[in-house]
Amino acid sequence: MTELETERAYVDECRKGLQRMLDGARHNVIVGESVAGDRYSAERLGRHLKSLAKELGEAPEGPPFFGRLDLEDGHRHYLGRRHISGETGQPPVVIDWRAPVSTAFYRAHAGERRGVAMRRRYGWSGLTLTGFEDERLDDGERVASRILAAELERPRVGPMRDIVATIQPEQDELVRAELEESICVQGAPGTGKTAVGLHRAAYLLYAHRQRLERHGVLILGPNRAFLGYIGAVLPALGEVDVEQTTVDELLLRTSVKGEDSVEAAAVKHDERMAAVLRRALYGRITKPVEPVAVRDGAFVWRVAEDELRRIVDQARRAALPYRIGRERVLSQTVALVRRQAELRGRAADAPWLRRMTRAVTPAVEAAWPNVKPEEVLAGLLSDPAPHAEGLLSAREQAAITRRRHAWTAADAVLLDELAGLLDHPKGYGHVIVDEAQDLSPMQCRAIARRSEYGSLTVLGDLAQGTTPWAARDWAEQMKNLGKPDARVIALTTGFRVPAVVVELANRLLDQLGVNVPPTRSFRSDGRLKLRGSDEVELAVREALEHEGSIGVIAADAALPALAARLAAHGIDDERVSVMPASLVKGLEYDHVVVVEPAAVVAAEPRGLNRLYVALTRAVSRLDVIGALPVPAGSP
Ligand SMILES: Nc1ncnc2c1ncn2[C@@H]1O[C@H](COP(=O)(O)OP(=O)(O)OP(=O)(O)O)[C@@H](O)[C@H]1O
Repeated sequence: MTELETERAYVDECRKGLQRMLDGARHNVIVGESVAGDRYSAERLGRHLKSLAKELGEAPEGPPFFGRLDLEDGHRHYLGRRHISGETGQPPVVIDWRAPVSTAFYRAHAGERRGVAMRRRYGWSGLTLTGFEDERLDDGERVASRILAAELERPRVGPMRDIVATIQPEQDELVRAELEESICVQGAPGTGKTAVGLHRAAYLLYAHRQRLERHGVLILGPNRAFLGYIGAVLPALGEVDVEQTTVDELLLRTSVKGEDSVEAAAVKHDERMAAVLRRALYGRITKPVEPVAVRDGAFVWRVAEDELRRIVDQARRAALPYRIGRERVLSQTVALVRRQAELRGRAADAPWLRRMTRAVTPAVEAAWPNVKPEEVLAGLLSDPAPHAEGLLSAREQAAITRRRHAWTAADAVLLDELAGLLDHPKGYGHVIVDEAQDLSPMQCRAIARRSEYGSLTVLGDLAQGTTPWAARDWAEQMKNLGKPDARVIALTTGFRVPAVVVELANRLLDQLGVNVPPTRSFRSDGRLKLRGSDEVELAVREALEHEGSIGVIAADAALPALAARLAAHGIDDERVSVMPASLVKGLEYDHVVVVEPAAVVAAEPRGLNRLYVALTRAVSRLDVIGALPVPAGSP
């Protein structure tokens, strides 16, 4: 048998192993239903076994392994997307890529062998094993991996795929960072930040399954298109219980129908609003000016106004969430009534307590009213002055003043802040935030509230900041996110964008006003063409001669005319996406055509950053139509 045949025989071994696991899981469902002692445990066990059987049965069929490690001690491990058990009493046939032994596969090199003699990577065509390449670490041989190069250069079709077979050492360190540690990844375009974030989610769920199943893992992306693009990666890795959403959707309490002026939005997203909102909410609490008198049969129980005042003051000082503070005032007031009643020999049973609670509620309500975020915010926006004094300028106050309210996207963030002052929101065990440079301080606070007892993986690129409030410094942003001590790590090797395109993008970098290291491209292939304004159709036609996806990117306002122009020239192919510059963040296309960069730049205050994003979407080829706003020395 040739070596390849031996490996193919091992593939059959894996399929048998998978079938064994599936049969075993199904058998356990049947047995499990009859062995559990009581109904509750029977149900729980049954559900667990069924979901295991379902997971195994429904797992997308892919290559069972992607790599092999031959250790110096003679052990050999096959690594795959999921574990495959061996026969009873035998070691596993395939080890999960997240298991501790797999670390050596990703990180060992001749200088630090980690007990590895040889690393083998496999090439597949669908489910057929087509070849492998070996890298011997004990004789210091280094091979430039053809399999990695092929993976990076393959034409992009459909959504994002996992990178388990080719995770790079610097990426692996981030994927496997401790759960307790919050990290911030400053990643230049195409360095794999998003991939790292998704694989980190899968890794953490594997390493800390119980804890994270209880508290949950949340992934936040910039928009729906992006979530659609990354949505299939975690299920392919066997993880389906991860919430993936956008910051806007996470915070949405009411429907957003209104729109803010640029100035109003800037004020509402400013950190000072946190203090303004706190004042507006706690301004609802008033000093009790009357004693509480409660009639109880022949008795009247009294709580003097200074006693009620003391209770209210103490609850305020305890800095509890507003609703819990109110509960405390209520229960302490009832306790005073109860003490008087008991002194008179009255038994305080549950119905009596309920009656007394009802009786004192109006007095407590007058001092510490029950409120909804919406009514507090409506009150604040109709007349900010009493709460904004000394915090917002008169001009800023005027910018946010509005008598009638259709809630805006920025209002949703403020409502969430108020809701967070009223009650603690649901927290997560781990939150992964992508494109985090674009978050406003108030959005950061909303995420911090949800990860107070958990940790964060923050991914972003300061150079790709396009919102008016985009961060220019990670230390500041991590403070806003509630993790000021987080480690900031830079990834600079780009796996998407070819060197010629990276060079062009790096030239814009100097003008973006942020301090980030330039990207180095892993790829020397690819091409860049600068063309005249009349060559859009020609560029798209040429692009269609190659395999893969084509993104035609233009300023948002130019889109309808551009789409009409392409249609008029008979260009209608499902591989071509005509995209507004504002929606391409995080996406990639084999061939990118950026139409009139000057218009992209002119469209918004951070237009240059927007252009930087657009140019760096290209996997293989980039056409720029029209003049580029880069300094002298341009090609
Ligand atoms: N180790 C790797 N092996 C194979 N492909 C990789 C690897 N790392 C990254 N890639 C590929 O490079 C491309 C860029 O990755 P990703 O989108 O995660 O980068 P990013 O840093 O989030 O980019 P951007 O900020 O520009 O949106 C993707 O196609 C991804 O699959």
